[in-house]
Amino acid sequence: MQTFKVVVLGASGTGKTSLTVRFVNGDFIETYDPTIEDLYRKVIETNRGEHVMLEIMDTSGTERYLAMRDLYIRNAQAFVLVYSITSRVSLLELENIKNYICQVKDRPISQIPMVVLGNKCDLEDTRVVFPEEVEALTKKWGIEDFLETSAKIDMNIQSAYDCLTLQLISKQSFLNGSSNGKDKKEKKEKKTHKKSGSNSSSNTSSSSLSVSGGSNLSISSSCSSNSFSTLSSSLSNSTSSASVNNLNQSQTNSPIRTKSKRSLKSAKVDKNSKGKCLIM
Ligand SMILES: Nc1nc2c(ncn2[C@@H]2O[C@H](COP(=O)(O)OP(=O)(O)OP(=O)(O)O)[C@@H](O)[C@H]2O)c(=O)[nH]1
Repeated sequence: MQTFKVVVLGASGTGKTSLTVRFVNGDFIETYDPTIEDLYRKVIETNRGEHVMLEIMDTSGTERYLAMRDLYIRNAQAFVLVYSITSRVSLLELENIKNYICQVKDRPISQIPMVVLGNKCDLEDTRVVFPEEVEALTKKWGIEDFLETSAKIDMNIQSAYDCLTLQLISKQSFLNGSSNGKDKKEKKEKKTHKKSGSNSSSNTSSSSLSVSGGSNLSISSSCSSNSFSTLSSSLSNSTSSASVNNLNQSQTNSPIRTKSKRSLKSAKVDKNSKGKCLIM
């Protein structure tokens, strides 16, 4: 079965976790528990009867864990960008995120599967962002799909992932191929290493994450063909110490929480609740 890696990004409190949990488990989380990182899995079925696995990385919206973002983006094939219709700032933040993704991927946005979600659309009374303006904005940015969603009332979440899966399939040649000379050069180098029997780490499928203490959290990675699962286990092994190392500088007494209790959830293929996506 084909697996696609998806990352959910956006400002803190916009509902990234709630949307992901609703999509994967069908539940709604009322309480707010800031995320560090969490990995979910869900199998969905296309209308051709093919099953694809989505590995969804739910990320932190807080600045403290920005260093991890680079790693997630590098390894992902598709992106869910979330803002809240009750926060203009959260919409503005998406422009930076979108630019950053293009920079890290070194590809034009047209080659990157991406959806923009305006979450909390059940909160009409406190709405400050209107769909017309976001539609114009996302068009200007070159993003095909924009939907308003609600994790609370389960609105448009399945549709959002259907759109993303369609993009993933239609842009697959970009995901597998390379659009720049740098990738080609790296592949060539890897081939040369293989031929000469080199045991270099770039040949392995492992991800290594090294975290150093000090005033800055520094993360270096080698993830040539790793999966989020490897990444997640690296992170769950090192996140606590990473976070504690980082926190030790300023917030020694603050407890650090991860939501790893929900990590690596696999949704069973439920014949009745599978996502359908239309492939032309
Ligand atoms: N009314 C309403 N509340 C929502 C919705 N989605 C999420 N919330 C609430 O918003 C709060 C934050 O939700 P989270 O899903 O934790 O937000 P997040 O983006 O993952 O936050 P970080 O982990 O800090 O990045 C929680 O109290 C949720 O119950 C929604 O669609 N409607």
